[in-house]
Amino acid sequence: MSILSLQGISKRYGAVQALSGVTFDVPPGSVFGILGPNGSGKTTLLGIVTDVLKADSGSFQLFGKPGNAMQRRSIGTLLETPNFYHYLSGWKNLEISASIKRRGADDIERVLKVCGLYARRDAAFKTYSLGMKQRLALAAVLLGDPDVLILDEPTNGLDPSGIAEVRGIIHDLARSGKTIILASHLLDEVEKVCTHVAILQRGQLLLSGAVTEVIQRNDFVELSAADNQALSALMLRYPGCNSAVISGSSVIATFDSYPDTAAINGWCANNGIWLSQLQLRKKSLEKAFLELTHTSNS
Ligand SMILES: Nc1ncnc2c1ncn2[C@@H]1O[C@H](COP(=O)(O)OP(=O)(O)OP(=O)(O)O)[C@@H](O)[C@H]1O
Repeated sequence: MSILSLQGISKRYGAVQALSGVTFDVPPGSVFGILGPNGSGKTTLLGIVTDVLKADSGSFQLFGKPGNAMQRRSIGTLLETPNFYHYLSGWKNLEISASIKRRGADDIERVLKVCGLYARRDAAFKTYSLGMKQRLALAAVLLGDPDVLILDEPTNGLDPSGIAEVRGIIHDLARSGKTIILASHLLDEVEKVCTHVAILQRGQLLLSGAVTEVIQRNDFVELSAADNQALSALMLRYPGCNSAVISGSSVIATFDSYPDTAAINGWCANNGIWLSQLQLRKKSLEKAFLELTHTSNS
């Protein structure tokens, strides 16, 4: 059963079509990245799922059932930085958060430890660094130990060490079995932390699936032999090979599906070409994303 299942979600703000028929499923235990450039509809989508906004059409289910208030209470959401009291300590602020949320009053020590803030629990919020403030926001989300977390741009505005700290917490939460849905426009970030991804552009879903599949679909093979012309011609006859271009001293070959290097090696040898180089090259999610969005623009 999917944790979250979206079917044909559309939303328009006046002349702006923010979401157009978005459909995808979030598997349990995944870290699911909703990725897209600014204005692609990520926040709108999270707003709909958390009942802050209403979709014009389409539907979604949480835990296999139409979303209701009870289910939403079992989800930790961080859509925007909460208004913490500057003169109060981290601990006191969490006491207030727990009473507003009506959950997690006895969970404050744990969430402060998870977010690496326990040592500074009694210091005033205004003395916290930006990274600590964001981790306190995350701590508030974790009150009551929800199984599902929805986070909008959780590393926004942080410096590299702040980003790494938040990423570390997300990794630990994922390892403990939480399902995490997070929106980000940072491709590198999503690649490092997410198991699954949905890519949005101007409200359209371009693609969704496991990050490894999204990247693997774009893997390519770099190979060379004494006669690269002959190698390129041979590779074009290899089943599933859709391009084989000479680049410098190598041939770059791309494929319909994940390339099997052992099979490629065997194919070349059986056809009288002995390879001096054969390497599977991984494209980054960033490269895959840029190609995908470029193709859909053209
Ligand atoms: N309340 C609103 N009124 C009018 N237009 C809106 C409103 N909220 C969002 N939009 C527009 O809808 C589109 C999607 O916005 P949304 O904030 O969901 O995108 P996003 O991917 O989260 O962007 P960002 O990364 O900048 O936060 C944008 O064109 C935005 O300008």
